[in-house]
Amino acid sequence: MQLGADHVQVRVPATSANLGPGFDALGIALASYDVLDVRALASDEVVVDVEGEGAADVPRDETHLVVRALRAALEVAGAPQTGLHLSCVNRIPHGRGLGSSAAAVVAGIVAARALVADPSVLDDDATLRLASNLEGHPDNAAPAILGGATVAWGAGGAGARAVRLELHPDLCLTALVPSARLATSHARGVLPDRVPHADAAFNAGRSALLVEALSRRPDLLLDATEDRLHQGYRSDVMPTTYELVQSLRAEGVAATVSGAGPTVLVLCEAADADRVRAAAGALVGGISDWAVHPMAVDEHGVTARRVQEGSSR
Ligand SMILES: Nc1ncnc2c1ncn2[C@@H]1O[C@H](COP(=O)(O)OP(=O)(O)O)[C@@H](O)[C@H]1O
Ligand SMILES: N[C@@H](CCOP(=O)(O)O)C(=O)O
Repeated sequence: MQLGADHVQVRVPATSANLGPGFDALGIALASYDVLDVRALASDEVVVDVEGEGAADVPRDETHLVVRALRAALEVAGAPQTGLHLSCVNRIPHGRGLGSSAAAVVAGIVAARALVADPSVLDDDATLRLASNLEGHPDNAAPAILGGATVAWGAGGAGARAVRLELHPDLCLTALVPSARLATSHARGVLPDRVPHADAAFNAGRSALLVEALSRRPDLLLDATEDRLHQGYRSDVMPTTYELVQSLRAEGVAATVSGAGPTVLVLCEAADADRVRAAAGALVGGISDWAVHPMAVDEHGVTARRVQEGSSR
């Protein structure tokens, strides 16, 4: 297969995974975006420009995560590899539990989809399969692709699959974001290989309840976001995060660790948002280097468009 375009732009949302009990399964897309401009070059050169998050530390060569995902997707599509000029404007913070790596992977795959002549070979199902393989878990990639809230699951040899959930219109989200990073690989490394059956049963019930709470019964969010499978085990590698979650929950606020942390995601009903954000602000105000960000849900997921030469960038 040949390329069908040589210049595309991609916008991809941040995501918050797990949402408490839904470890490696539930996730939600947030209206904060990385934007990428991708040009196929006639030479085999790779040029990477980065503005914003990660500008000081991401690589500028073939090892850049977007380039790696884009190359993997061109291979899946049977399209030729090409030189690349990538210009990234990054707003999703790295290593905070807001899905920056999944966003980079999804953006790379969707850039390839927009570049190739037949995008159907990289449809949303194929994009999710490839992104989940590259990430190692599907719960960030699914909402980054589909938008809204999603349930993702591994379907054996068929790879990852996902469905979107209906979201109650009164759902309000707030992120408490620290300046310190924690690599997801590190936070996954502290999880045990085995958990008590009672804890697995507890999380199964809460995850099922959370689907109902997110869709129809936001009054149940506090009970529905309880977790026994990952947050406690990770408390030593993110003590401030864990304390914030515990303090907020003690005040009746549905706080969870966002993804693998260290960001805290708070879910509430619109009518309770002022109280919840005041409580979060009061707690975070006493700690340096944390910020409170009201977040909207992204409903669209990743978007891409081919750029006609001569049109504005
Ligand atoms: N836009 C990006 N461009 C290049 N690399 C990225 C980008 N976003 C994330 N990464 C890579 O992923 C790492 C963060 O991934 P991870 O530890 O999974 O945290 P997060 O919770 O932010 O996904 C960064 O340190 C960087 O290596
Ligand atoms: N289920 C994963 C989610 C990781 O999300 P991230 O945004 O921290 O990459 C986990 O909890 O490890």
